[in-house]
Amino acid sequence: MYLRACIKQPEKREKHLFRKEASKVTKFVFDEDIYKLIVEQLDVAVITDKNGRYVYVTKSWEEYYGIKLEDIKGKYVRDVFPTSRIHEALETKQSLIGIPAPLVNEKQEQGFCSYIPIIKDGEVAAGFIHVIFHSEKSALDFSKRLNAMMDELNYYKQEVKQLRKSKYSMDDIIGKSDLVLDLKEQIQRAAKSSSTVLIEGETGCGKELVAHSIHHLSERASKPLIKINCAAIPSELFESELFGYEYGAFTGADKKGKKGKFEMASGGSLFLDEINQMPLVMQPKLLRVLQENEVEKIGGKESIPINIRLIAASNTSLEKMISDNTFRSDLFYRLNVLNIKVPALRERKEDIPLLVDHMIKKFNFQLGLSVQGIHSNVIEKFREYEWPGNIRELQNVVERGMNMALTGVMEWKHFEAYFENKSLRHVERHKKNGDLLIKQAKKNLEKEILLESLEKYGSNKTRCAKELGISRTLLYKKIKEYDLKV
Ligand SMILES: Nc1ncnc2c1ncn2[C@@H]1O[C@H](COP(=O)(O)OP(=O)(O)OP(=O)(O)O)[C@@H](O)[C@H]1O
Repeated sequence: MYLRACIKQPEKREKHLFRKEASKVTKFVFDEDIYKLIVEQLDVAVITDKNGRYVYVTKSWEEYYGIKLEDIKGKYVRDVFPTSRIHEALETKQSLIGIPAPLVNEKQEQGFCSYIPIIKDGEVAAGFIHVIFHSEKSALDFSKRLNAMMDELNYYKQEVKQLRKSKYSMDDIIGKSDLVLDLKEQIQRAAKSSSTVLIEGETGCGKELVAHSIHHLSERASKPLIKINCAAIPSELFESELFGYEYGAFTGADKKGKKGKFEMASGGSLFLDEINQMPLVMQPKLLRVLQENEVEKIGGKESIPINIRLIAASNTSLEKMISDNTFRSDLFYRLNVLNIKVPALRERKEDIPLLVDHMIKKFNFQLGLSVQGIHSNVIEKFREYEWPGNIRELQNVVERGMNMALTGVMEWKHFEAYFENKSLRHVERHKKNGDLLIKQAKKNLEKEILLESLEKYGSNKTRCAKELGISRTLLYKKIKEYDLKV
């Protein structure tokens, strides 16, 4: 009968259950012993009255300090431990958590206490003291564990940073100037072919970025891009680095032999950075490999066919090196099938605001900063500078400024010192060399203009002279003076 009524009226059933549960609770007597047993679970702990006098201490507390409850019950805590801060918690009604307290025990160990006021109906009813760490040693152990975890976290942060760093694509090439748009078109064209590319440009202007972009846009993108920095390899190791060696090839060689970079890049691209630093003796060896499409390991008997796309970069003019006999012309022609010239930053200063914006976002993320931007007058000053170190220099300057500003908007004061030194050096150099410097600068400019025009009009000297606004005789004189190849 009753159940049927409950199904029809669920609220009746709920009322009934609640009454049943409530009656169970009232039968359970929550006496003082049970409170004490609960407090015992907290190890070293104290209960005080609202005035900070001992009411109860746990057994662990008694053992830890060697003091019995009956000897201190009713005593003011600070009369026993003058450094205790329970009075502060009781007066302010605020908990004090994890406070170092020089608690005195036999071993003279440091304790860490929490002082908690117990509030009833808005008024302090009692106090509670909990010793969190029994000793300085346990605190130190905890802090060591925390430090070890932080080290591990930093290690993984670095790993993630490294992984993020190693992948460049064309989206990483920032800039909207005509020169950058043209550069991107050249990259796309180069990516469609498998021919060797020679990337030329001043230091720090983004040649490596271009090499990565070509590889990532090419059909070899899923295969490795192996980089060798020719300036960083000692000349005696060049051959083994490039071609590898067989088991027992020479004393000191790895027992198992070693794969060369050509083999490692198989199916992908091989990027020879700073090719201008390749030793002269190595150059014909590289040329042979490129012509025959196979490598022979040091100490090996067989030739290994190679399938790589070669990308080379140089930060000096290889043509100039040929005329100085420091680079072989045959290798140059083999490398220079496709040629990409990366513009210097001073040729595309209109990209500076975009580049700086990009760098601020990047460094905020990488260094955990919160710089909001840069003042427009700083950008104006940046435009006045010639940036011999190109984008790498700009990047370093922005990072430096961000580390000074940390937050907010970067101002000129964050960069002043860097540029002051620069301009000082500049002025001093001018003072020292005086006239000579101006004469040399004039000559350099004249030579540059002549070279450009000769490259444009080739053998047509009449057209060339007309374009330059000089006579044919003077043109021939200048060609001779500067020893220009025509
Ligand atoms: N257009 C660009 N946009 C954003 N960052 C760039 C750009 N060009 C270069 N960088 C950055 O500038 C730095 C230098 O670039 P990179 O190493 O490609 O120069 P490089 O010409 O190969 O220099 P080097 O001749 O010294 O080897 C890198 O950190 C790169 O990410």
